[in-house]
Amino acid sequence: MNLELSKIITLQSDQINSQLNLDSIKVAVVGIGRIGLPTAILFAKSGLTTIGVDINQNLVEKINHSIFPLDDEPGMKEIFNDVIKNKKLIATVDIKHALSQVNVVILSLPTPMTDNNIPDYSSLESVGKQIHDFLCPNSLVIVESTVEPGFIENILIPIIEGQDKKFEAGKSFSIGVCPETANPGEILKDFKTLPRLVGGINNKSSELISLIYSHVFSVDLIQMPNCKTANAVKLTTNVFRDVNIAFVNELALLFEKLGIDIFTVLDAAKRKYNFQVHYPGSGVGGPCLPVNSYQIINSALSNSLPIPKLISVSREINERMPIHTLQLLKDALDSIDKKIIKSTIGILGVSYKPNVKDIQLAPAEKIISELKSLECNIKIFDPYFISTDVFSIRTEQKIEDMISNSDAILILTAHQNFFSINPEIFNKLMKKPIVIDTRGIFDITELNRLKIIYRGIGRPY
Ligand SMILES: NC(=O)c1ccc[n+]([C@@H]2O[C@H](COP(=O)([O-])OP(=O)(O)OC[C@H]3O[C@@H](n4cnc5c(N)ncnc54)[C@H](O)[C@@H]3O)[C@@H](O)[C@H]2O)c1
Ligand SMILES: CC(=O)N[C@@H]1[C@@H](OP(=O)(O)OP(=O)(O)OC[C@H]2O[C@@H](n3ccc(=O)[nH]c3=O)[C@H](O)[C@@H]2O)O[C@H](CO)[C@@H](O)[C@@H]1O
Repeated sequence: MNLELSKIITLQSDQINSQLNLDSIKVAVVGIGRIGLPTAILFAKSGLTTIGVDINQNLVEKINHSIFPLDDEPGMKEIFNDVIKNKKLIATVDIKHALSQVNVVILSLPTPMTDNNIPDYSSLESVGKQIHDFLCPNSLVIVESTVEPGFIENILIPIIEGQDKKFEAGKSFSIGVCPETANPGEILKDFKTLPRLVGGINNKSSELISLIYSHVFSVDLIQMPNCKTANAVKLTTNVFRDVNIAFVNELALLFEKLGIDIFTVLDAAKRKYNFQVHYPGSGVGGPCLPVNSYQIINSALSNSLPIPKLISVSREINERMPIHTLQLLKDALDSIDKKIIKSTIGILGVSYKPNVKDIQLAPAEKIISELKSLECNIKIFDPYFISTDVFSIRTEQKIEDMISNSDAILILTAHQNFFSINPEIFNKLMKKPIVIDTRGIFDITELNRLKIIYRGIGRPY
């Protein structure tokens, strides 16, 4: 690393820009998964030498052998191949070596939660210790991971500074945040369009982050006064979504009993200019929304403040939807005097959301676990998980194999190609077809005409 760059946090804007244009700023992206790898690819594409760091040796080897692991991210593979070929991106498990080579460190580490819904920042904390040990002085750390307000200021900075005060934030290293907002399955599109939040421990770090991200991404940068405010915005947008989904889930439970089709209601409601439509379903999964709500709740708890009621109740409603799905299944089986215990249940879709290959916190997990406890024979078909082990069940190769001789079908994910399924297949391959539709895939009148026993979340029956 050249001498000038060894003081990157002291450089003026014009000096940073000239270094960026000379492609002489080197970057490490620590955590090269769903978010980190695309980020590393785009940094490398901009011309900056980028080192992807991960603890997953298998992932690192795949990347260094030009094997792109995110096959459900349109447009990303071509760019990946280019930056690997021109050696602008390499991957390693050796964080010590990587940190010795760079002046900018981006953290896109996982922030899951425990089984007790407590946010788990252990990856960030352990890498924080490695940054303390191996960071070059006067470098910049940028946290893209989604964390609760105050985590950077109160937890991560003290870890990096160390009890030995090896570093001092704002003096011998700088830190800020640029929370990731891209949506899995369309990350490249979002990288090109979504504005990004920037927050730093001081104006200089915000300015530095903005210069670097402007060089890599051609999107608006929204300057925040500090890290915690930037992280608060990120959580606000996602928790807004979690709460609004709970709202329509609650309406769905009521409308089922009132003989009202919530999808008809929502199609009309969204015609109103300020109604932002959300849809009911078998639950709210993924690494973002459920965790983000608990991050907000945890930030109140860790400051001995009252627990946010609406957010807590919304979580309860959303977490009850898998159970409601099973209640609809039991009701449909009862209507033909079939007991659920030891029945054969076909699951159509396990991804936590449409058109992605990802089962993190998927509603399917809870539903399948309950079905296992009822000694059901479970068959799964998901176009993103063909003949693979999901929740310790070997998924089917063809949809027909999942449907054949099942007592009931549970549709849990609204993958795009499910909307073109001809429902006559259920009559063809099942004795007394039952379809539990949690995502409004099918037209009720058509299934009734085909004499298929139908239950839909939020739909009359
Ligand atoms: N996936 C999304 O939809 C999404 C969207 C926006 C923001 N985010 C946020 O981005 C962050 C990363 O999420 P993700 O979906 O990319 O997670 P991921 O699990 O796909 O990737 C995380 C990567 O970090 C690696 N890792 C874990 N511990 C490590 C360590 N100590 N050192 C080095 N590497 C380590 C893992 O091996 C994995 O490859 C999270 O905070 C998440 O909330 C995710
Ligand atoms: C950067 C970031 O954090 N991006 C987020 C990411 O979120 P995500 O990947 O977690 O996906 P979501 O779409 O939020 O779905 C989560 C779960 O909620 C269920 N759901 C959804 C909508 C609905 O009306 N009814 C539902 O039941 C769905 O099935 C799934 O289980 O992308 C979204 C854009 O897709 C963004 O808006 C959102 O900020």
